Amino acid sequence: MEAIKTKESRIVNTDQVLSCDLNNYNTLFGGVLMKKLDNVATLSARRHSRVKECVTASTDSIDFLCPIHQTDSVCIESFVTYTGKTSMEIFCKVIAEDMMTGERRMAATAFLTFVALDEKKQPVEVPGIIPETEEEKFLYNTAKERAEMRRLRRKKSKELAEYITVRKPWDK
Ligand SMILES: CCCCCCCCCCCCCCCC(=O)SCCNC(=O)CCNC(=O)[C@H](O)C(C)(C)COP(=O)(O)OP(=O)(O)OC[C@H]1O[C@@H](n2cnc3c(N)ncnc32)[C@H](O)[C@@H]1OP(=O)(O)O
Repeated sequence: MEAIKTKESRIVNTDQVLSCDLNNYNTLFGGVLMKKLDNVATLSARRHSRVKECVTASTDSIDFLCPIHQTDSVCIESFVTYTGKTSMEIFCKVIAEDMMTGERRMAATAFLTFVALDEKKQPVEVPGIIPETEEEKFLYNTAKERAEMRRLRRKKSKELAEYITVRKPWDK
């Protein structure tokens, strides 16, 4: 399978901050941003793999670096940074821009892992990636370490799931 350039999976989505999406502090509700991140990242995964369905296998931590105000625009940029056999790591950056002054701030960053599925909903192989810019190369070269951390985390999660109960709480 032929590798694909990182830029081919790049998705850029810019939105206003709607008043219905604010929290009690009048800044963008983090949950709304997380949903947007997943939507944009899904499109990057689908653009890279060109399959009908890609599922979110895991999300790393999200770092909210600064609040997003109603006077800002929110631009989410996502692209595939690294691929395994059937999985894709997607990096998202969130840039808030003050629409009055033009000041741009890095509001959040996040890594998500998607898996491409075939018609039977089984993981299917994805093309490799060709990073070109300095940023793409940096993310590509540091991805193996993040993948290993996820592998260990997944192992621990499975161990925990075997240990904890699924019994109804009142049936103890
Ligand atoms: C809280 C703050 C964070 C926020 C920061 C981002 C912000 C944004 C948040 C949006 C948060 C909403 C996100 C909901 C979005 C939906 O609603 S999507 C629906 C939710 N997702 C699902 O239902 C998926 C459920 N899981 C599954 O179906 C199966 O486990 C999977 C993912 C298809 C994997 O299938 P499997 O049979 O276990 O296959 P397996 O061969 O073991 O693994 C296949 C590949 O997946 C990889 N993989 C599997 N599990 C994992 C894992 N946990 N981690 C990494 N890689 C994995 C494997 O390493 C393997 O990779 P390759 O070596 O092939 O490259």
